[in-house]
Amino acid sequence: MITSGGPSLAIAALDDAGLARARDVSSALSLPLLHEPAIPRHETDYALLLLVTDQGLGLQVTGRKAPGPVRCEFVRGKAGYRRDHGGGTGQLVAKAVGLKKTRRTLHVLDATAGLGEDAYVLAGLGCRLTLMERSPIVRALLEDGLGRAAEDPGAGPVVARMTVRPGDSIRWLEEQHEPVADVIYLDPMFPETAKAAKAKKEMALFRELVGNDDDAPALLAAALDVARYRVVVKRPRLAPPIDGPVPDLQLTGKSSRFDVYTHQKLPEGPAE
Ligand SMILES: C[S@@+](CC[C@H](N)C(=O)[O-])C[C@H]1O[C@@H](n2cnc3c(N)ncnc32)[C@H](O)[C@@H]1O
Repeated sequence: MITSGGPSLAIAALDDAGLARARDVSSALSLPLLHEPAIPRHETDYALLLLVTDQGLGLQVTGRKAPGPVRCEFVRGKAGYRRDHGGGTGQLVAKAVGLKKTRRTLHVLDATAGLGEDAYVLAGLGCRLTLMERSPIVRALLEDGLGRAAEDPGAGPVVARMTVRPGDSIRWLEEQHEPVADVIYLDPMFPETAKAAKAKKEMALFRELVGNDDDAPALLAAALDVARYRVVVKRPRLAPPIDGPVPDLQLTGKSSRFDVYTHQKLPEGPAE
């Protein structure tokens, strides 16, 4: 099975306990199910397996030397640590969205949600998030991570502020005629460089699955039409801005940069 020109992908359960869920995922995503539990990763012709394990869904590259599966994880590891010790509204992404300037609860539309890492940071700082992700596979991983996090006392209240809306955000934004969110946040795939190709395994997998997001200029144009206060675009530190208007502000960090397109000043006080 080839996913729209991308890598071949199948669903597999690692043990009998996961088979029922694997069947559901397989029919929801119309992907083949490998029935045998504990498929050896190197004994399949599929490039990727979506594994159902007792720790949730994981996207696994096949092959003898492949690293472990990529999961959407909001409870343990980096996401949980950053939620508790991440630097609050002093973080660059928070400044870019405007959290330092307002005491309002901002509604942010993350129109390129991926595995929801950036959205989770913003939800952890009190924003209400709508997440759009067009890849059904990535969205399945995201929804699985959100589901597991909802059960956790630390992550639960944060993910309660995050709602997934399926579909392509360009098409959806182009159909809107009123502001859809206070801030629209975009993080399309970075242009590929040799260094990036060796970078995070999540990104390498993502690129195989979702492509290069070459339609980012159309996404920016659509977002600019229906953001109430601003559009924020995450870019590699030295990359040019996305084709389109010149950003009003650029906030540059160690590896990435936030290009901010401002429509109007954020209100300072709380909502009346
Ligand atoms: C670089 S990843 C985003 C990572 C994310 N910011 C995070 O923190 O996990 C880009 C994602 O945006 C999605 N995407 C790109 N264009 C999109 C569109 N027009 N509508 C919905 N999703 C889109 C891709 O499928 C991909 O999963």
